[in-house]
Amino acid sequence: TYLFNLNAAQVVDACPKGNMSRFANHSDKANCDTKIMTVRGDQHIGLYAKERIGRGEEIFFNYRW
Ligand SMILES: C[S@@+](CC[C@H](N)C(=O)[O-])C[C@H]1O[C@@H](n2cnc3c(N)ncnc32)[C@H](O)[C@@H]1O
Repeated sequence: TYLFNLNAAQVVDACPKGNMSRFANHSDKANCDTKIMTVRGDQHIGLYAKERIGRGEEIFFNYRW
């Protein structure tokens, strides 16, 4: 699935559409972390690098599968 729990009532479904972040794969040793933030009343998922990521390196975050 391409689902991400935003809060108790909403999920993000990156299947039909989304930005480039929907191509980020899962890893237990992820180089990025997610953070849920509120912008003008709407919740968004931010993807932040945990370490330096070189050009051409794959971006991973932990899906908590
Ligand atoms: C948000 S998408 C990631 C981008 C996807 N790999 C693609 O090419 O469009 C999530 C899906 O990618 C696959 N995936 C993500 N991380 C994976 C991993 N570490 N190993 C195998 N499949 C993975 C799974 O099918 C998952 O449901």
